Amino acid sequence: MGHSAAVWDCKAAFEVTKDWNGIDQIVLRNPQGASARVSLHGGQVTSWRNKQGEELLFTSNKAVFKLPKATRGGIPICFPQFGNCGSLELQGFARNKMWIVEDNPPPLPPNDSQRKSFVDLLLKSSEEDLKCWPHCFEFRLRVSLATDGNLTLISRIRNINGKPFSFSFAYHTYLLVSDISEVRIEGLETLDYLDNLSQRERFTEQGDAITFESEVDRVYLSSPNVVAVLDH
Ligand SMILES: O=P(O)(O)OC[C@H]1O[C@@H](O)[C@H](O)[C@@H](O)[C@@H]1O
Repeated sequence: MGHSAAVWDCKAAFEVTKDWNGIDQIVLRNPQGASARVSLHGGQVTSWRNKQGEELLFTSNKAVFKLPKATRGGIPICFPQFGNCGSLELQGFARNKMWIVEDNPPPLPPNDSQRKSFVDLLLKSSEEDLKCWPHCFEFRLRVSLATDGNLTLISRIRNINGKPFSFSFAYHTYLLVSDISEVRIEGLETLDYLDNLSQRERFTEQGDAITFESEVDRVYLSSPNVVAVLDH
């Protein structure tokens, strides 16, 4: 797969395989041995491995890998609703749909493809979707794996019929950690959050990094672009 030292052939680093339900998944690889796997079920990244082959994403061993159920793990795409803040099913319907690979998507800035292996996926609103959410959209997702092993997701949502609509959206990333009692999260200090374990009551985080002694289920407001998860 694309191991030439002189020329990095991103097409050679793109492989389509089937998961155990027969659903197409795309495997991206970089020359150093890092990889990522993206399922057409939900446009969901289901694996991201560093060059040592260590998995970085968690998937529950109770995960259901069958349409129309969402898979509990990897990076589910929540759209057009995040969580339960709306009338749609939890996290919206995009993660339960079949996406397609798009060969010629509208261009992105050139540095979003240089020296990266990537795949472009597309989800269009179906008749069924329009019954529960009456807005025509195209959702484009680019997943790319850089030569340094970094994984990037770029989402573009297009309103097709011009009537304004609003939506919420999230990458519901499940990170694999070695020991939750050792994990610290930095970057959310002093922010307000809604606590899902207290009927979404609003609290303010204290000045320390976040650690875990029991279940935590919170939505932080106005979170910064960079949040660090320190594991080991
Ligand atoms: O639907 P999933 O992937 O199992 O995720 C459910 C979780 O999603 C989170 O966004 C909610 O804060 C949790 O309350 C909920 O349990």
